[in-house]
Amino acid sequence: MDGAGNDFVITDLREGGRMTAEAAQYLGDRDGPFGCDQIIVLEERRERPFMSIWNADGTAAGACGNAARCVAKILFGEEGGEALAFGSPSGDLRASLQDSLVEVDMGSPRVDWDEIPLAEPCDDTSSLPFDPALRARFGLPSPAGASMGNPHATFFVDDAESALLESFGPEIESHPFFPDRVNVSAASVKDGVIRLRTYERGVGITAACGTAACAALVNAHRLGLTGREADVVADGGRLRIRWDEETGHVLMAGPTCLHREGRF
Ligand SMILES: N[C@@H](CCC[C@H](N)C(=O)O)C(=O)O
Repeated sequence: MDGAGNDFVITDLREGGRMTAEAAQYLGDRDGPFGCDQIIVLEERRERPFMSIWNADGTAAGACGNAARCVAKILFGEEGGEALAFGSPSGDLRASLQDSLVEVDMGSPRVDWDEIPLAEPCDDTSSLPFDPALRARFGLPSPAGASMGNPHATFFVDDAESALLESFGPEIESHPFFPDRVNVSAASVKDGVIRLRTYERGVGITAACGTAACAALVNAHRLGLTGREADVVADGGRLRIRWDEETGHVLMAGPTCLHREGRF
């Protein structure tokens, strides 16, 4: 399946079996028979569905927004109804159907330095004291940090289209400033819309990253660049993100697409 172009192999192991790092690498390898950004495993935990998440490089991830919509779509197909919940590594997720889109409540963002996490204390994580020499090399501003259950650094630039993400993405992803590595995004805001491109931890450049879109909206709002709601336009599609004032949760609505289904 894919969500806004972010593609997944979703394996249903609710009746048994287990994923390994090696199997995830095999399924994620674009030179192999499958190839995808993430490998999602549907499991049964405490008598309810649970999604676990593996990046194409075989590492585990704490959250995946676009895959959460795809998993919700599968479960809606099985259970019917218009709202449901399932487990994920970063907590229970609630999903609802909104016409042709799926909306998922991605929970509360975390913006304290040790929750992102960063290697050193920082009072204002909307403007991180991140490697000035590296930033100067690529003409980048201070990034804003946030966790959506996984770590994100958002660089607000004049033009996300022309940002050299393929050059600075890999360097920043594994920079010691981010001890758990980081998902790296270039964002620009125009007329209230966020244009976003992401270099995903454990993957590389993606067509879209749902949690990066959530982090971008949270960081844009913290910096006074948008309100609490905005469309986020990735290479592969458009997501609607809202940071609810009452609950503090981030809601993400977007498309899902099934490509191929069967026993392989
Ligand atoms: N594609 C995802 C994020 C997947 C995990 C990420 N690469 C990480 O390691 O944190 C999304 O849609 O959020």
